[in-house]
Amino acid sequence: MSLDMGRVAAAALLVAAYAALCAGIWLRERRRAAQARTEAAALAEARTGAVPLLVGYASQTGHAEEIAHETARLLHAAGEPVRLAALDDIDAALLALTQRALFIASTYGEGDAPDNAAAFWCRCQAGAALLPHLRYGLLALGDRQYAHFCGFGRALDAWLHGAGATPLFARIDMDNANAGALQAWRHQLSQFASLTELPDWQAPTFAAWTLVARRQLNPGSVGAPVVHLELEPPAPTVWEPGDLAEIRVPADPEHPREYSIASIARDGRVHLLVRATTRSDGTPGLASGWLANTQDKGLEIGGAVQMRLRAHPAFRLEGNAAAPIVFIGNGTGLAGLRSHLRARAAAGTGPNWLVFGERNAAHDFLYGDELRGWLASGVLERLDVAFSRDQPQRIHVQDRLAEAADALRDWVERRGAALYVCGSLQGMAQGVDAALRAALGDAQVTALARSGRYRRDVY
Ligand SMILES: Cc1cc2nc3c(=O)[nH]c(=O)nc-3n(C[C@H](O)[C@H](O)[C@H](O)COP(=O)(O)O)c2cc1C
Repeated sequence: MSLDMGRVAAAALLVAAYAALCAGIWLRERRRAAQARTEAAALAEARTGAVPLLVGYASQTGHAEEIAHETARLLHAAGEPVRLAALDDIDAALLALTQRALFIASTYGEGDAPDNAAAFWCRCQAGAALLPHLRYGLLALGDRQYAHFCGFGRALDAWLHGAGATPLFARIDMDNANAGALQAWRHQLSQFASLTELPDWQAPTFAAWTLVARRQLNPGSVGAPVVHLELEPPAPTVWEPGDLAEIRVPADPEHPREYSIASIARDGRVHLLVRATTRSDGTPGLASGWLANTQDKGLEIGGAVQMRLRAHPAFRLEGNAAAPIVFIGNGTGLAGLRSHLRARAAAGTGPNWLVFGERNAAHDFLYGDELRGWLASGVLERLDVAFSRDQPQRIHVQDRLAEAADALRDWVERRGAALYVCGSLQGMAQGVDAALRAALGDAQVTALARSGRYRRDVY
């Protein structure tokens, strides 16, 4: 065999080995996903003979949902009949039946309910409930940096109180991913279920990922630098489009930061889109300054990042895989949309319409070549851009949606499209929501959200 032939054979062997490795991971993850689905179905089903303990969650980015799953899993494993449900799936009839409930509720907007509890909360406000038979425990998730700390959890607590329900223990307020609060919750669970020994809580595990590439996507921008990062896992890892990465930064390890993943598992690397923010005193943001290396002792190429990936069911494809999708976002919100678009480009699914907003086309067209390429190749059937500062009057994505109201109705009503929104809540997502309601009507937008055809990853 010549040297070249030897090389070719060695390369072929390597490719085959890599393909086998990928297939192995894929099969393992598929089995794991199937098992998780079976477990979730079992937990969602009321067991015969006993009124199950209700574990209800209100969650936007999946944190409360993850704790609810773990809570239900532990109680289920300890022999408690459990029913697990998002608050929106809990109605008056179920509450009337339920004698014991545990609620895990995060807060969004300005003290508001997350999207998957909005309909439930509307129903709560509409009529007085009588729940003297109900005893409940409540874990409220929030962040003290917001004015209305744990606002929704507190409001839910007050509403349950008002309805005559009895707290089993004082509400636990959890600031960020505070370990003490989780410990207190675990303690209450063991008391509550009269268990001396609860099975182990599966705490999230962080691993050391390696930064292998970084480049600024908006040189010359009037805004803060936006960097594209590529991180390699210590061992092959899979995730779904829409999922999130949680990062512990050296200067503030107690408060992990969340980023939408901008790539797909097939890329082999997690891509992140990070804006290097500046604090009010002019110093670089603790996490973004480190990741973008705009500060002293920033993260170098080859450096380690403590990271874990988190499922974000609210922003996954779920039932929308075969549907046309309108993706809407601004700034670094493009990250969560790009993971979906890369997946749809790879799978050949569509049609896809992207509405993207930034400041100036000349400097801020993030992933511009890729997006224009997708438009040329048909991955994107339509691309609308709103560069707010390219003309005297400001234009944003919500304005583009208002202009395209007829097309939007056609995509949603005739073609059955789903809507995915990613980016800032203030300004963008609120404005987009208003534009959608103006174009499609309140009732239709609410129904789309309820049925999982309107999904948001907003921050
Ligand atoms: C856009 C946005 C708005 C938020 N608003 C509040 C708030 O008003 N009060 C609060 O305590 N926490 C607020 N938070 C923090 C979340 O409640 C907290 O991160 C929580 O852990 C998220 O849980 P989840 O992943 O289950 O949605 C907000 C977070 C985001 C991203």
